[in-house]
Amino acid sequence: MAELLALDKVTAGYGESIVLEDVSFTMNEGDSLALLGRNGVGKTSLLVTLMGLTRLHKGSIRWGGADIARVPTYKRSRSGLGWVPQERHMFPSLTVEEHLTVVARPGPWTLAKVYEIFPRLHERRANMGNQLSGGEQQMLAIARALMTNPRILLLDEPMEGLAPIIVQELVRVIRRLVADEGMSVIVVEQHARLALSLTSRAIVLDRGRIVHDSDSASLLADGEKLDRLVSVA
Ligand SMILES: Nc1ncnc2c1ncn2[C@@H]1O[C@H](COP(=O)(O)OP(=O)(O)OP(=O)(O)O)[C@@H](O)[C@H]1O
Repeated sequence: MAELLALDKVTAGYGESIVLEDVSFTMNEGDSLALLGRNGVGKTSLLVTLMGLTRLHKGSIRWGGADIARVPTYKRSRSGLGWVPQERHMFPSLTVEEHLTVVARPGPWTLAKVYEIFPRLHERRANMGNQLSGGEQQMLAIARALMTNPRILLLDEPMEGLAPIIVQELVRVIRRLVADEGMSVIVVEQHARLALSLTSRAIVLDRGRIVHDSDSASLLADGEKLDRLVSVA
């Protein structure tokens, strides 16, 4: 499989303050990565850095074979980085369907295919963004990213604050994306075991540095180590 993303000794932060240090990893097409760690260790900042919204102090980010250090956010998005931020950013005055069609780009993900994996969005297609439950908003946020036909999905805590039944629905969708559609994903999750069950590889951050990098199954099997790495002691 071809290399998709490669971070080499990335040190980045907000202005002068550094929140990621010496972060290196590579992903190939179709890889799925769980990005884990306690609160405030830099998981969101890593996704934000991929989107070009932090200051890159040192290191390089190669995306699709090219260095993107100087590429602005909108171009990163256009080149296939499908970011689903924690704040879902729905537009109160747009319908579900309008949210999807305004961002559509050519590729395998069409309105019909997105509605097929999110039947609930099809039911709600004429509803406004502010008439949706939290779970429906999260589905729409993921569906909207899929409509851009991304080469990778960056999911920032997709299950946060959602009812168990909605979590189950999202797990089903993410599993399908990874296993059946071969979609490359990075999932940031507080629910570490859930994220590990969805992905093939896991990276754990602590205070902005990678402190663990392995396949997801072996970390899932070592409960003691997992708790040591991610639970709030
Ligand atoms: N916009 C910002 N400006 C300055 N500092 C920030 C900003 N966003 C985050 N930080 C700081 O960067 C560090 C890492 O935060 P980040 O949100 O990336 O961690 P996280 O692992 O995603 O945590 P959480 O699970 O709580 O979302 C924290 O110290 C945080 O206070």
